[in-house]
Amino acid sequence: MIGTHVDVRDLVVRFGKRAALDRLDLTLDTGVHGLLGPNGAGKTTLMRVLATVATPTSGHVSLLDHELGDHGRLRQVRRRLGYLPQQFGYYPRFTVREFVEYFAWLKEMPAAQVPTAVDRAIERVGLLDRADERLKKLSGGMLRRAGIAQAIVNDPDLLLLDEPTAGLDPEQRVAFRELLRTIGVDACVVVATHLVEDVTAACTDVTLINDGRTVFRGTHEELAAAGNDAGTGDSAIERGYTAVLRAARQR
Ligand SMILES: Nc1ncnc2c1ncn2[C@@H]1O[C@H](COP(=O)(O)OP(=O)(O)OP(=O)(O)O)[C@@H](O)[C@H]1O
Repeated sequence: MIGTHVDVRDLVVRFGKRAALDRLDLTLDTGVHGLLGPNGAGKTTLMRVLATVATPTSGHVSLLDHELGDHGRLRQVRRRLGYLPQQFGYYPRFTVREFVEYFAWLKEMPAAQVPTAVDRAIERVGLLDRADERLKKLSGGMLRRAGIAQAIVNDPDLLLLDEPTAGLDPEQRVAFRELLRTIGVDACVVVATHLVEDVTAACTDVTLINDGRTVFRGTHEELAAAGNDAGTGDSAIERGYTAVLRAARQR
């Protein structure tokens, strides 16, 4: 039983003089958590810290009850992570199956479990009929689905998805949100997205970040209510989003 999946306090990440994350606080447990924010807000930087591929300048980060600063525990945490980067690298000549198997191996899964886990992950993203196709032959949306398959192959306790629905067609997006809801029952899923529909359809709560800080945390209904007809946008949640950002910028 995991106490707290993500516990971030006073997190700072600097690139030169600029703070991409500026004393950010965030606590997350099981569920599907939407991460919204304008371009440059710090979403990808935060996801990279949670994926243990970027090092904080300062602050406290605990993942799956392990302090990130503790190198001995890093390997244990990584085995239980799934991460889809915004731009992910891949070997174009690998088939979908080889690609997902490769990540199962990186995550040190027991060899006997790998074939079943790989097939299950590929099936869950609807790519089983393409499992033996080389990645270079896939469409952009299919490639992203292969990326999602590698992220979930180990049934992660912490699943980090950076812009997972970019390039997915509407039917696939609906299927994917259903998958998120299923995974979020037992795991902590963090979805960085620009699509407010992803948040309303699949997320249990939403965190809005601006200029490297958390400026809102609540349900999508609460974000919509924050609009109070003050923000601009075509939907209630878009109006809430713009109103919260506007208020944060005036502070
Ligand atoms: N490697 C880097 N070197 C220098 N600056 C960086 C680097 N990575 C990010 N930044 C800066 O940090 C800030 C946050 O960037 P980040 O990519 O985390 O934002 P984001 O919220 O994911 O944006 P987007 O919605 O455009 O993907 C930006 O000002 C960006 O220019």
